[in-house]
Amino acid sequence: MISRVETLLVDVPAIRPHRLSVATVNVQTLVLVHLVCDDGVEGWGEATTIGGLSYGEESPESIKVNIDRWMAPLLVGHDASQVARLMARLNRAVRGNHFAKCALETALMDAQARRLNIPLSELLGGRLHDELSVAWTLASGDTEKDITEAQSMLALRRHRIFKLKIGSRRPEEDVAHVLAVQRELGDSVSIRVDVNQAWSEYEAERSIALLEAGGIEAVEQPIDAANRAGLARLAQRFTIAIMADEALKSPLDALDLARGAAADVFSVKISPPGGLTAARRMADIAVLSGIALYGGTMLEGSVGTAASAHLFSTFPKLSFGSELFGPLLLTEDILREPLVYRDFMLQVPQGAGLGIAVDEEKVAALCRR
Ligand SMILES: O=C(O)C[C@H]1C=CC(=O)O1
Ligand SMILES: [Mn+2]
Repeated sequence: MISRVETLLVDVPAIRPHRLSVATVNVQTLVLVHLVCDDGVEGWGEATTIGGLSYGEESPESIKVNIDRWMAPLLVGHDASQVARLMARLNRAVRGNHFAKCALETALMDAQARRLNIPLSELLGGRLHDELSVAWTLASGDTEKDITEAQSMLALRRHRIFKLKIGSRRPEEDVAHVLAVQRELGDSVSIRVDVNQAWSEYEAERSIALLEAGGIEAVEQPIDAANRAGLARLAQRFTIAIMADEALKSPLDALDLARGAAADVFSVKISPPGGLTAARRMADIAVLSGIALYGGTMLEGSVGTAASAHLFSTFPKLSFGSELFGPLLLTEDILREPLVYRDFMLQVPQGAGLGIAVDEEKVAALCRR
């Protein structure tokens, strides 16, 4: 039986400002869910947003208050082992609030997998990979700084896939910035860009032509998420991979994008669709439709990153790798043993549940009061 559902807000400064077209992240707020059951089993979940409300419709504070006031009371006192039934109960009573639901589902699944003494990946269809390649996002806002940062990541053997955040400057300046980084880093790395919806379709047509000619590998969400027909036109027009991110908020979005041939790659994240099960459905639709997969992030800390890693480890093929670098962007970790990044890969934790141990004293010390 579920005894308690606690939510904690933990503010962690980033190692440097992280500039997206929609917001600059200086501090990331982790919303942690701590589930306590009367058989002594506990579970952890996490949700993060990007720049408060500037990326999506939930903020850390809305996630906390909506769980505390509306969702936790629907769970407390019920059988903790019936995860699907509990999520169905939540979904009947609560509309939207996908990030909050993701944090809760993660905590429920972590607890249940611990109870069964299996890694979470085994509740999600079964693990196929023990490590995942990890991209790093260059988003300092300065070309020289980005190049130096990428070179140090290569020297550390941490990342050789780089995603450049663009869309806040004029398109010509952004393209020049991307091609300058590409020239400096050479052919041994993969370079992608994420525009976070900033371009009009016309700007996208002009800019993508230049990026394609320059050998860039993929363009993530170049135009407004609502413009699916436009995304389909870009995917048909260019050979460079067009990746859907913000356009992909549910399995139904995935079905619609697949039917409309609107993307070559799906960036699958666990929070936007409302949790691991829904994210798994989006990935299944991609696999069935011949759309490639990329493991996305909402810049989660270690709990959300571990949960994502368990899910992505079950995908038959992660052709574009993952961007599960969230914990590396933060100045503090809340685990007793940090996740292991080695030889350009993240090791998927092996232990029961999420396979991590949260340092509760550290969480208590960092927690917002
Ligand atoms: O993909 C996004 O739009 C959000 C996030 C992921 C990596 C990063 O730097 O920002
Ligand atoms: Mn993106």
